[in-house]
Amino acid sequence: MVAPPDNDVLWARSLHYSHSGSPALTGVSLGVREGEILAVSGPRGSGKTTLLRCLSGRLVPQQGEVWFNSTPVHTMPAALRERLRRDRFGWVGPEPALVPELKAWENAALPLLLHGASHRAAKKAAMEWLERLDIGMIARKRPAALLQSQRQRVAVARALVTTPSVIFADEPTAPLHRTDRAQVLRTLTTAARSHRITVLLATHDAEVATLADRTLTLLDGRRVNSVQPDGADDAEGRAACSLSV
Ligand SMILES: Nc1ncnc2c1ncn2[C@@H]1O[C@H](COP(=O)(O)OP(=O)(O)OP(=O)(O)O)[C@@H](O)[C@H]1O
Repeated sequence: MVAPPDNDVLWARSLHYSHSGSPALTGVSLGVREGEILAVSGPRGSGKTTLLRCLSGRLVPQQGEVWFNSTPVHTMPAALRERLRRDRFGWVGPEPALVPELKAWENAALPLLLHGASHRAAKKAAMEWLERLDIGMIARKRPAALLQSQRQRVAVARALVTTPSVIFADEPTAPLHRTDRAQVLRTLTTAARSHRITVLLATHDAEVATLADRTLTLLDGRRVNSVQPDGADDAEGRAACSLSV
């Protein structure tokens, strides 16, 4: 095993993953720099979700390596991977998976409460993110009383509340209308930039990808390119790819 380059917060080499024998990733390599916003695009079924799940330690690749800073994630025992996900990563999926019994602010504060933060500090931090996402007024309501778009904003607040190193956002705006989509994405990317949070954003929406520093495109579980908005080549990505055979 060779440690990844120092300037990459996340680094993966030659990832392979099959769901019940059906290949979803077939040799994907990439490096992601600290504070970078990377869009992972591609048509439905191209492997975006599987890639984010492998990089975030939710799935262990059947072949290949995943590193977070200088720590190998692919060889980590399950309990350590769980802790890494809880302490350093945030996740926003296409459906807001909230705890129905908890109020909106409690859902947003949950990662801090599980960390052992005081009730008061966790509530303050959660309320700040809910306000920034324009849903401070629904903080005391439970998920069943919220609109789907409000529930998704609570899920975004929950991902941001610990100021994680990396946020994995898998089609985070899928349940939102166009205007809500723009506001939620702007909040997510602005917060990420101001706090140097790295974001991996899976999307098949070209407009969403324009908010990213770079776009990596998948097709049939393989990387087909990596484009920066200024059109520059992604030499680092190519270097990672060249190791992937
Ligand atoms: N749990 C699963 N069981 C079986 N096959 C799966 C499973 N999850 C994904 N797949 C298959 O793996 C391939 C990649 O799926 P994945 O969800 O990673 O792609 P995606 O690009 O995120 O797609 P989408 O945009 O529809 O979410 C697809 O062929 C999909 O049908």
